[in-house]
Amino acid sequence: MSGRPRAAVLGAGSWGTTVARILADAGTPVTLWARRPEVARGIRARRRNPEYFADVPLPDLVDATDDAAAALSGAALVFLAVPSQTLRANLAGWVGHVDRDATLVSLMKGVELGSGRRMTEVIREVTGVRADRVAVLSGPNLAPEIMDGQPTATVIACADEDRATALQEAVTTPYFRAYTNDDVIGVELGGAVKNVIALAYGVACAMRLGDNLRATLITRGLAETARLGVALGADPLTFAGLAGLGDLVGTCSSPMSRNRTFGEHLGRGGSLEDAQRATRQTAEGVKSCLAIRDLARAHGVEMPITEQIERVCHEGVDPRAALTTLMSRKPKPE
Ligand SMILES: NC(=O)C1=CN([C@@H]2O[C@H](COP(=O)(O)OP(=O)(O)OC[C@H]3O[C@@H](n4cnc5c(N)ncnc54)[C@H](OP(=O)(O)O)[C@@H]3O)[C@@H](O)[C@H]2O)C=CC1
Ligand SMILES: O=C(CO)COP(=O)(O)O
Repeated sequence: MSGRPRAAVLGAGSWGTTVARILADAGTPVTLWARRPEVARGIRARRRNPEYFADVPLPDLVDATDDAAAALSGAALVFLAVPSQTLRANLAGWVGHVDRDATLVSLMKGVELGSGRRMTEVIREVTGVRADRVAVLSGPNLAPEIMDGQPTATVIACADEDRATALQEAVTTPYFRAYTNDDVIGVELGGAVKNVIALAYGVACAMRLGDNLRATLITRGLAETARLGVALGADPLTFAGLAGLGDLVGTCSSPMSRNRTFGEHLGRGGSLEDAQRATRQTAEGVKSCLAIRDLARAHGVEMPITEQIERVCHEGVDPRAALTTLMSRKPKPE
């Protein structure tokens, strides 16, 4: 039995299941909470998640339950991996079971609709815990690749260096390398905004626009991410790192990305509903683009790609018209 503190992962979808496996492979005992009892039962009985990566065995250090209180009780590290727009309601039901000194880690890449809050802000609001107990893990981390045994790296950001280091140790395996960082805002925004840019990239792929435009979307997408980040207090250098450029390039270039795939449906002329029917898993950029656009407007930050993706997703604007709008903006210095 491992002497490590136990972790809980709340959310047994693609990413929660993958992070549970990483933790276990790193020697950290982990309890994975699934909202459907049959998923928890399947993991316990067959050491596989029957709904996500059903062919990948999970190590013995992964336990599973559909009882969030049982998962949280005694867990020193709490990883949250539900869709961003559901975090507030879920956490409100869980908060009474979180241990007094537990570190709460967001694995999510979204911004809350209506409030414009980042996920660590939602965590702090709902639980009332100090900023130094809340962290975010984010980077170029496509779950299917990791479950396929491919190596990658990530970033763990926390205001408390000791907690960041403890988290780093809890997830480090030969195939998963974690860097620490103290820029929670930058790491979190890098992950949330890249999903919106990946939607745009997917649209461009489906429209058979060339590599020049794709590189332009990545570069100008990163520029608008950094502009928003700086306005909100992030370190601009964070966007040159794994949680910024790294995740943006990884997601945009991968046909496995749910956000890019969603954008491809839109680029082929599909409606929002068509794209939702075709892609069952969470594509955070679709809702977060609204929240990020509003956040940018509230801070007087220009995010032209995000503005146009919001119009394509939610206002029925033709992607070609959105591209024309982007290309015909007033000339300006880079
Ligand atoms: N997949 C990836 O490669 C990565 C994902 N992320 C981020 O992780 C977060 C989670 O995404 P991911 O796991 O991929 O998404 P999935 O769509 O694969 O899984 C979503 C999970 O959330 C559950 N769920 C859905 N709705 C609710 C709800 N209302 N309340 C509680 N649970 C709910 C689902 O349960 P059920 O199965 O019962 O519907 C499922 O377990 C997102 O923010 C994403 O951006 C970050 C890095 C990598
Ligand atoms: O965040 C991810 C990779 O880092 C996963 O991206 P998608 O949600 O677009 O699949």
